[in-house]
Amino acid sequence: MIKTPIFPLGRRKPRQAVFLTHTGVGEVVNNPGENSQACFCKPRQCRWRSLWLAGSLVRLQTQTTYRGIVDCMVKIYRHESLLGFFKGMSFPIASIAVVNSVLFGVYSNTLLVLTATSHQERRAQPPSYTHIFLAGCTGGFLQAYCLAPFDLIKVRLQNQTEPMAQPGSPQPQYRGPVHCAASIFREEGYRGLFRGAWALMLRDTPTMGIYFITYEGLCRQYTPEGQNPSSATVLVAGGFAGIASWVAATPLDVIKSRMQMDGLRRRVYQGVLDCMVSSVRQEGLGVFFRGVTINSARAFPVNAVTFLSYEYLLRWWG
Ligand SMILES: CN(C)C(=N)NCCC[C@H](N)C(=O)O
Repeated sequence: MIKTPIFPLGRRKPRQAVFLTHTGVGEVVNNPGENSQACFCKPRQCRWRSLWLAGSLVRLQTQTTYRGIVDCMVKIYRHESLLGFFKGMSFPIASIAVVNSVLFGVYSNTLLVLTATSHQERRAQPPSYTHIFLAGCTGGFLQAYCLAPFDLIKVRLQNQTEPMAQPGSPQPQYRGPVHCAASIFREEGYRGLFRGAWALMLRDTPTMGIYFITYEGLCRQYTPEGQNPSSATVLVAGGFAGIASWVAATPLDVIKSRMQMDGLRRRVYQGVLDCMVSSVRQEGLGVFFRGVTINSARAFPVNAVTFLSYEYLLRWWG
């Protein structure tokens, strides 16, 4: 099952052809069994074939195998069972508290510095949208730095298509989050843990500005002047803020995930721009919207609850 060859910009004939594989990118190898990440045998003969057909949002964005979300989900369920949907989740769950504390802490404190008003005073003296945007961008930039290693590990684990805990099934390259982090550190050093971090910062810096502006704008629209927004308003405004930010973030989310799959020995992209141009050349402009529906559907409930918790915590402790 050979996929479209990717020829990085400016290099039409690479010394060794690089292909999009079931795990994102890979090189031609002599013995596919040695490395299940780079297997190029004929589809009907290959015993790993079924494994290529599994995926998740990350896979939808980094692989060309799937026809869409439904196709992707059906294949994950068939080949990896329900467990396939939870791959790479333990690290993101463990990191949510840290990453959100950095985001909301930096946002609130930057707003405090820019406007010299505390959270309580902000309803009476609402900050300007420029200040909200700048504070959001600052929060997004710093949270991206904390998020980078956790996100990299999530992307690498979610791109492994081997069914979990099945005797006799091929061994995945990474046995879990800690093994994944240790392997990246051993093979690529400290900087390896920050692969794709630039794309992540480019994704999160402006979109967090959009996130907080949308939230504040909607709250102001539906709240009488000087009053705190109701819980229903916070839930709806938070949900739509999540959707707006993810719609804006999806193009760079795709690029970020592809850069994160780019390993040290399997370097495909020269940088963020190269990745963008190569992806558009191979797959058209639609590549930037891969996973936008899933991202948005997930964003509403997640961010509704996030903002409700943020508002309540500030009211109790602020
Ligand atoms: C990259 N973008 C758009 C965002 N991170 N947007 C803000 C939502 C953050 C929230 N933790 C979430 O995962 O939805």
